[in-house]
Amino acid sequence: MRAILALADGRVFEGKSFGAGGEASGEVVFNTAMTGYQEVLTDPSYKGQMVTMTYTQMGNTGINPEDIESKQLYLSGFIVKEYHDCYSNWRATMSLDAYLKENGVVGIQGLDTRALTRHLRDKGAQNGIISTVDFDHESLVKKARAIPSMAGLDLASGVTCDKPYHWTEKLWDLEEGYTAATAGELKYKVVAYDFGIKYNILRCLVSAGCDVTVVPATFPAEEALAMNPDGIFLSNGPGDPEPMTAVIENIRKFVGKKPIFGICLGHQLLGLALGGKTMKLKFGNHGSNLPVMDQDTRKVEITAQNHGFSVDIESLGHVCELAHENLNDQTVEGMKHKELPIFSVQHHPEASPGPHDSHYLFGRFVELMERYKA
Ligand SMILES: NC(=O)CC[C@H](N)C(=O)O
Repeated sequence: MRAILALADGRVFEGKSFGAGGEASGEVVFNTAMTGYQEVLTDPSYKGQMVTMTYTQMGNTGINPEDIESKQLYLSGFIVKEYHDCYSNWRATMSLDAYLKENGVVGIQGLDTRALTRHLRDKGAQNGIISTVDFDHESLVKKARAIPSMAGLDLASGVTCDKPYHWTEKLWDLEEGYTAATAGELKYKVVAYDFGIKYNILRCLVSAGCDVTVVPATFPAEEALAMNPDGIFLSNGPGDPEPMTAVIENIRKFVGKKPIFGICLGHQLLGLALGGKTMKLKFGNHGSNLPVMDQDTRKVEITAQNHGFSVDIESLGHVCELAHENLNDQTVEGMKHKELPIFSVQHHPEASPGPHDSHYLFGRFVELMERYKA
């Protein structure tokens, strides 16, 4: 079946439908990961976006029930060069096409994703629409132009959990799969704010020895402090951090009271809570092969990333210093407070998908809590 992708700036790509049919729209971004499409599909931070994978073949390893990062698929469209229905993997239980259909996610394949990526890189990430029902280029471009811009959108409030819950699952193990931690293994009480949290962040925290209570985005700081946690964790999530004013105000109440660790949207919200600014990047960084340097150790780690916004470190010069830097585009990849036990990263140390180079950051959070306790 025919499918069309139209961008707001008028560029149109013809392709074939896969996954669900119909019409879907969102901000089109490119992801440079070669594998891990299942984790990409279930990453809540992609809400409101349509993702094109720069790697050419997708679907080869099918879908399995274990590599999910949340309870559902969040992106609104999936754009690939070549979809492979004939999958092969020891854990696979269904095809990517069936998975997208079952979850109502519109896909398009058979288009020149290299040309699309180069276009987004040159002109910037922008809104687009995929359709298997309207084949009129002009009408599609018009619809793409009517979609609200990602800048200014608070999407995290729509993906956070309804009520607090306890998480005990540890990192996946080849022999044992997923297992739960025993109470004796969990030494540090952590309140984790869910702005669209990925499961593997929770697993990394638990495997590092944290007793994790996940709370909704608007959970009052006073109630979190009453739980007497050793540390506060701020999660990743979709959308622009700037309009989340109540959340930013709430985070400010932890500053100077508890160790804080933030990832991605959590890092951006922390930057705003500390009095800094955030900005929208031209096309951001989405992938699992992005080089980052730890400014303390001068070590380079290959990281997983998924962001369109960034913290302006100059605006935080009075309180924070740059702790990690992206070696591709020199964006701020991490910061640490000059005096308080507070740090955050823009990239995703939990990977999923991606290399485990940055897992040490969960250990750093635990060390910080240990020192603060003492
Ligand atoms: N993965 C994330 O937390 C993304 C943060 C934010 N939505 C951005 O695009 O920059």
